[in-house]
Amino acid sequence: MTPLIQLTGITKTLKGQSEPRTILAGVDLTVHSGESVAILGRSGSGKSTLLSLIGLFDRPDGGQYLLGDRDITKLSERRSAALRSAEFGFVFQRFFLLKHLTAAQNVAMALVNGQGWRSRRKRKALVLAALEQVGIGHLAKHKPPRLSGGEQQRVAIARALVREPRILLADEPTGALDTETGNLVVDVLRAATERGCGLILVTHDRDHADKMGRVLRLNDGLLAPAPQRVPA
Ligand SMILES: Nc1ncnc2c1ncn2[C@@H]1O[C@H](COP(=O)(O)OP(=O)(O)OP(=O)(O)O)[C@@H](O)[C@H]1O
Repeated sequence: MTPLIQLTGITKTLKGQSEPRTILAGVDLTVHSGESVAILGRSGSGKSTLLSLIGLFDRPDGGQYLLGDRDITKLSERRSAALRSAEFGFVFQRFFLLKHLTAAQNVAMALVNGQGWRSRRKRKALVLAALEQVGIGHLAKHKPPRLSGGEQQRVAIARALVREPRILLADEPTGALDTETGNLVVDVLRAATERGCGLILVTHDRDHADKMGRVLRLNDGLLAPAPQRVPA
């Protein structure tokens, strides 16, 4: 089966104020439909840099990036933007919800760009289905200030899922949540893969990482299977 994404030998050197620093030194990563992958790594190891390359916010210096069987290593900005909104869903530590809109309206925002051809009724049904998928259909009319952190993050996940992305990229989605709520959010993300989308979760939390199908560690610019945990 063709993988959803396949990264081979991806390199990235960042040029800050001081010496250029190689953050990614030849990353290989293959993710199939329905697969969930956790990426661990110490702070500053390049996890967010890698996720931004995968999500087409940035381009690698070297290596190859395939989306399905299409080589997207060197896409133009315009094509990257189009592909990004068509194929990827993003979840961040911060929820980025609009406070004056309801949960449903926040999710519907993701359907505005390029989705105008869908009827209003169809859009409404998609929004409700996405909210129900993350277990908060009953909160559709609530505005963010009335929702808990975990509920707000689930709205953000629904917003990412409503366009039925091929790949969901989650960068520290539980960073602002307590342990119990974080567990729930990770379960919701993992459940999304049951419908076929791939999931890449960047996290510092080993318990959350262990809920994924595969756990990798970014170290010295390379991605490798994380060492097994030593039982306490
Ligand atoms: N635009 C940039 N220019 C120069 N250096 C950068 C830039 N963005 C990030 N860096 C540096 O690249 C390194 C990797 O950053 P990155 O945010 O990818 O790490 P991370 O593993 O996600 O860290 P954390 O777990 O703390 O979020 C860091 O040393 C960071 O300071």
